[in-house]
Amino acid sequence: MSATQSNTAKTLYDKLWDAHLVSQRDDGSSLIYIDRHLLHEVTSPQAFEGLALANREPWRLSANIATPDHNVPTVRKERLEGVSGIKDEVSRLQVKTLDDNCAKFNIAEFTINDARQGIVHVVGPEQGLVLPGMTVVCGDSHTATHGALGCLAHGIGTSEVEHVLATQCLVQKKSKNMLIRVDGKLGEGVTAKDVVLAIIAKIGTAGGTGYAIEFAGEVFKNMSMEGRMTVCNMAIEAGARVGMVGVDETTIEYVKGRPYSPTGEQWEQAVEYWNTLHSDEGAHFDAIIELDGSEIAPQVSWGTSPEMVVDVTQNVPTLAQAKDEVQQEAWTRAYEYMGLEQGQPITDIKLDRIFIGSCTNSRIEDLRSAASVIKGRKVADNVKEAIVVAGSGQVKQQAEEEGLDKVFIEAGFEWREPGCSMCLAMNADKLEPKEHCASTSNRNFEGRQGNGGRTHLVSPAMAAAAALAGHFVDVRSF
Ligand SMILES: CC(C)[C@H](C(=O)O)[C@@H](O)C(=O)O
Ligand code: SF4
Repeated sequence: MSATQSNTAKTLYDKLWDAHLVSQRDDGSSLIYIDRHLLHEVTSPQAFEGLALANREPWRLSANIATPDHNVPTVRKERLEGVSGIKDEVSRLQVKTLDDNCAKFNIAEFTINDARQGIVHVVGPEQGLVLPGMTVVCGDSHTATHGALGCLAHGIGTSEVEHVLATQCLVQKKSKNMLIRVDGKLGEGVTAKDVVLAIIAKIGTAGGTGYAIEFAGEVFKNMSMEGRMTVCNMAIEAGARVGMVGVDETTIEYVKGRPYSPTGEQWEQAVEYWNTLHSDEGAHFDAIIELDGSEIAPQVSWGTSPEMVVDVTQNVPTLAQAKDEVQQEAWTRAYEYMGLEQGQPITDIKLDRIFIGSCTNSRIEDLRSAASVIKGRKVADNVKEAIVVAGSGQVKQQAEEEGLDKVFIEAGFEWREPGCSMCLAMNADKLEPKEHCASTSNRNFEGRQGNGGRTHLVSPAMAAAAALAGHFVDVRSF
């Protein structure tokens, strides 16, 4: 590689950044243009209020799309009643306020019982509202999900939501480039979720701080778009606001024919551009992390941070294994909160609830994966509740067409309406104190799924196996 080549070689992040750069300031910050703005009910009310107070209109209406997800009930009976069926007053008000604001400002919204409603990070890609090469923002930290399509996507705060609505631009500081390369072949029963948890176990929850992460290598090349979304979704749990995968045939195939995807000549032009959206050979990364995919086992988080995660075949780590005193303290607190003993086998952990859902793992492939483990078997008696919550109305419909709902229901699962559900305790789906939950979501801090609740992060296949066994089991030998 000649010096000139390596000087001009760009990472995917550099390319996306440069393509959206409006202006650069002396203080190191830049103004970037935003192509797609996703909105939900939690982080938008004050932004709309600010807009109204300043007497401003959204700058580009068609860039915005809204859907309620965090506060919607998932029980069918309540759901059918629409917004008025939301029992909790604060939740009801948030969803109603989103409806009112979207109507007032003329912003497109998939409302509570629209067949396209769902978790904003599931809905965007599935509708073709998020396309390769876009800058995508949302007042939600898991916006990183969309980087799976070769986008520059990250979460923003409420004041930034207002800024984007008003100007379609955002003041940002450029991150450094990190490459996470996973080569080798994943074993049977090892999924995208296990890959990302294994990455977090390796680099820690602060490992990606200050970086935009690009995931590359054989494992991601062979991974479906849905798997890539699962991985990019948790870039934020690895400390990075941005996670990305370069565009390839899998990306283009996924985007093709979606409701809002371009067609005809525009499609041809778009594909030509999208095919340039990968890091150039010789591009400079400030940090490179490598993992061997063939060594990754199904993962289970035992503690109160996504980095407190081990292979299902292992034990809750002992204090002697901690790297320093700070970690010893964190682990001691986590044993206590989680009600676990150090050195206890992971497969000894009994489960009270099972949650298959969230923007990490509620797409059709996730449901298929769980259903294939469950088929013809029954949820264990000690499990009080097992719920499956499709990420969107479209996923739910597709799953029903494939008969997956029946597989779950016959096994003793509840088949719910789409939303964030038990991923966070912002709606009626919650853990009781001390309950252990095998959850396909992305966060496990204290109280995340309900006051005193104990979350264990796993893949859909591992959650399914745990539901049947009543405790964690290695899905590879189940
Ligand atoms: C409510 C929202 C702001 C929050 C986020 O930003 O991630 C939520 O989606 C979460 O997962 O904790
Ligand atoms: S599913 Fe969970 S992580 Fe995703 S947006 Fe909803 S609350 Fe946040």
